[in-house]
Amino acid sequence: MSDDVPRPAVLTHSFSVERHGRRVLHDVSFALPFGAVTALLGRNGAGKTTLLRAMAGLLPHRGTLEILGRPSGDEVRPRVGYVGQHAPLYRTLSVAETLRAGARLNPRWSAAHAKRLVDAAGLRRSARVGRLAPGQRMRLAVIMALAKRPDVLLLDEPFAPLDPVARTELAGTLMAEVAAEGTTVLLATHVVAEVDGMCDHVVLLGGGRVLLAGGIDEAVDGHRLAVGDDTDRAALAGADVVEVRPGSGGFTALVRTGPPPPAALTWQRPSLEELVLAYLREDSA
Ligand SMILES: Nc1ncnc2c1ncn2[C@@H]1O[C@H](COP(=O)(O)OP(=O)(O)OP(=O)(O)O)[C@@H](O)[C@H]1O
Repeated sequence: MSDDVPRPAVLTHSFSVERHGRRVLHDVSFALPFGAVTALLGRNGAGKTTLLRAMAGLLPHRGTLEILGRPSGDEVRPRVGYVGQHAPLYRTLSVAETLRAGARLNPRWSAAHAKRLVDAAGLRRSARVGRLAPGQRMRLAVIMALAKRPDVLLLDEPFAPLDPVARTELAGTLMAEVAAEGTTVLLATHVVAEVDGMCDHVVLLGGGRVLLAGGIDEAVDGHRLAVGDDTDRAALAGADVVEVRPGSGGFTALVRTGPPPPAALTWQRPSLEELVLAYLREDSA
């Protein structure tokens, strides 16, 4: 990499993972810029959890995984935070005991930061973790990860168990963290609407492969959407088509921009949701 190209916070290249002899991630390559919030999107079984767990060092992988410019391993692992889908915490401990255990086990722990976040989330310190609602447990798990002051934070569907107010609050917490600390965040989610406005990058997985990766604005700008009548279909010839969906007497087409789009059709900028859904539908088909 030349000196004038900024190094990414995370780089994967030809990254693959097998589970019980079956390859579930194939040649996954992408880069996460420093301080970016990246959405990890994909259908059920696409490989999001497997990717996050392998990046956290919980599953073996083949290929390149560089974190903070170094090969992944014991040296960089303390600088990576990971919160699994089911917010793994000791259910018999109280919130206060959980925080104390975090302080004992993590050299980079910030008690002041943990306190601020627990107060903001309205979590009672005496409450047993096992008695917390799933959404509260997830918030505590994210707080535990943030108090370790990670440079890279991997979150597996952190919004799934949260109510709408808590979702907004957690999104605000993450955005504040990124702004204040420059944390690089990769978060898996199924809800594209959550991503818009919060994430600036996207990695889209389908069947264990990368379908799309990069900046959201660049990805959206790199595509065009057209709605046409059946008689207009021939105008798509030669276009780099991602998906054509038939409608009543017509079609909706998403194409990659390249040469000027066929003039016979009227083209619009797609929304992120239209872009993501077209890639996922086409991949499933
Ligand atoms: N423990 C396991 N043993 C064998 N195969 C597994 C295991 N865990 C996951 N897989 C397989 O790996 C593939 C990817 O699964 P993964 O859980 O990573 O997908 P996902 O995108 O996180 O799905 P979801 O959105 O439903 O959480 C699936 O085909 C799944 O069956």
